[in-house]
Amino acid sequence: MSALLQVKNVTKKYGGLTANNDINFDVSENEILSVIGPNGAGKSTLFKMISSFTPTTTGEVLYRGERISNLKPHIVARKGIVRTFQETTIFKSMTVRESVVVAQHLRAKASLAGYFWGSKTAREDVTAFGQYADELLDFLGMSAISNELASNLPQGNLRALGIAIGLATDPKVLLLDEPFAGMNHDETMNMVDLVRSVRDERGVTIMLVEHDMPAVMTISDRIVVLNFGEKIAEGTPSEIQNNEKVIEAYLGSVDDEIGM
Ligand SMILES: Nc1ncnc2c1ncn2[C@@H]1O[C@H](COP(=O)(O)OP(=O)(O)OP(=O)(O)O)[C@@H](O)[C@H]1O
Repeated sequence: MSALLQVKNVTKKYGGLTANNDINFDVSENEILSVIGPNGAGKSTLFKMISSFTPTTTGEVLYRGERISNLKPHIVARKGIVRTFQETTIFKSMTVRESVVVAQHLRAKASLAGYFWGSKTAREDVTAFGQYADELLDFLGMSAISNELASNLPQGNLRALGIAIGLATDPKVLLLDEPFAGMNHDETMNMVDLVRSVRDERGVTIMLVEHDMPAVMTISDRIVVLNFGEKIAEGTPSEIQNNEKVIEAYLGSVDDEIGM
């Protein structure tokens, strides 16, 4: 497998605090790679640098060999690296289908003026967006709730909608921020299946930050472990579970929800 994303010597400093220090790893095409670590280890900061929501202090992130760090986030999203959020930025007053339609504007062919004046391209876009929203919601098993208001959805469906919105922009890499947070066991297992099918059936490479260790161990091909901004380990789930530095990092922290 070839490297799709390369994190190269990435450091992030906030004043005197080093949130990430000289981080290096590759993400292969079609891989599910999780980034774990105790609270404050630097996971979210790393995700923000990969999606260019914050610049690196030093080092760079490459996508297919091209530098993507320190570009504008929407440029990185257009290239196919798309981040979903813990607190979904879904417009709660919209229905599920409307949210997925609106999300597709990121890859619209028509100009904004075209939408305003109702150009032919804009009309074609709107029809295509609706069709693609229906296809995506069907794929995600969400057709039955397509006309529900997002504000009425339970946690599990809301997370699935976050993924649908991410997929609406046709990503090559999806960065999932705590996709299992706040879910019960059944919801978590459903989400594990859903994320796997996004990878298997739509060819999307997945990176995720997550605290739910059983879910991480189940879903990941590989895991990168951060502690105090440093990468302390990288490997398969079984390698990580048996890694002394990782065990020590978790046992030495106040984060008692490791479940390993
Ligand atoms: N914008 C910021 N300004 C200053 N310090 C920050 C900023 N963002 C993060 N930090 C600090 O950087 C360190 C890493 O934070 P980060 O949020 O990346 O950790 P995390 O591993 O995602 O934590 P958690 O699991 O609790 O979400 C922390 O010490 C945090 O306080």
